[in-house]
Amino acid sequence: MTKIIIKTEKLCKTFSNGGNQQHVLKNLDISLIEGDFTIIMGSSGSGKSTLLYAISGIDKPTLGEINFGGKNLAKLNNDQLAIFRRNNCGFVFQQIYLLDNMSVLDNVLASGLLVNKNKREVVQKAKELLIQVGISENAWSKFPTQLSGGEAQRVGIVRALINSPRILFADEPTGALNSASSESVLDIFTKANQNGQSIVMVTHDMKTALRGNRILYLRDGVICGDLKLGEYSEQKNLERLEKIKHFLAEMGW
Ligand SMILES: Nc1ncnc2c1ncn2[C@@H]1O[C@H](COP(=O)(O)OP(=O)(O)OP(=O)(O)O)[C@@H](O)[C@H]1O
Repeated sequence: MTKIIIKTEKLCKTFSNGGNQQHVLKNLDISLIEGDFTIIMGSSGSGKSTLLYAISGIDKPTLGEINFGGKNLAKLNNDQLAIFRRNNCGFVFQQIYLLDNMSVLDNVLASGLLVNKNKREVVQKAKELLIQVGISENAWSKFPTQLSGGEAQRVGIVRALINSPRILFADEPTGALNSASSESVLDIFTKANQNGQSIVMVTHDMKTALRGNRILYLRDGVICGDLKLGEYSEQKNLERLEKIKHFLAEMGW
């Protein structure tokens, strides 16, 4: 049975830019399904990141409701939103904000210990996750500046997953990586999703979009396309790519 994890009603976001009102999100009614790997696409400036920030509680909507597990995020104050994000959400961005003065392991532990005070459990989980993403023990005491971009992003994903978030939000997570590193990072997202992790990812890239099972297309702050792809499978890549190309062509991408 499908379960809705996030539902927006008439979600609007307006920015005031130099006295001009810019209506970036316009009355969006979206239902996101638990366990889905939802991709958000659309041309530059269409409002993808703004939507991601609103539904993840990073930013507040101007109008409308965002229902997350029975809570209307639009009604929470900044402190309540911070607690909500810490307990429910994981974030991976294009820029990898690891703390430079902390080792790889400590970067992950710092996030984990905010939620779980049992250090032994957090250390064990951090090590398991690091191994799962291919960061071996000899790298755990390294500092972020000693990592490649791909390694740093994999540590960033571990940090995002350490508190077992109900949903993982990613904004162009492979945007700064070469294609080999991108694929290995995307494999981690795929595996997490196959293990039941709900993911919402913004991307410009068709190969990244292949990993999702649903693509929402945003144009001028309105959802104008919703493609269901079924579960990711490497064997069906060509077929999926054709579907996505056709969909994007219809959207005028
Ligand atoms: N904090 C802000 N203050 C004012 N305007 C903003 C702010 N954030 C975003 N905007 C404006 O909202 C519009 C949508 O921005 P957004 O970053 O959501 O688009 P996007 O679809 O993610 O674009 P891109 O693909 O280029 O990253 C842009 O015109 C942007 O300038």
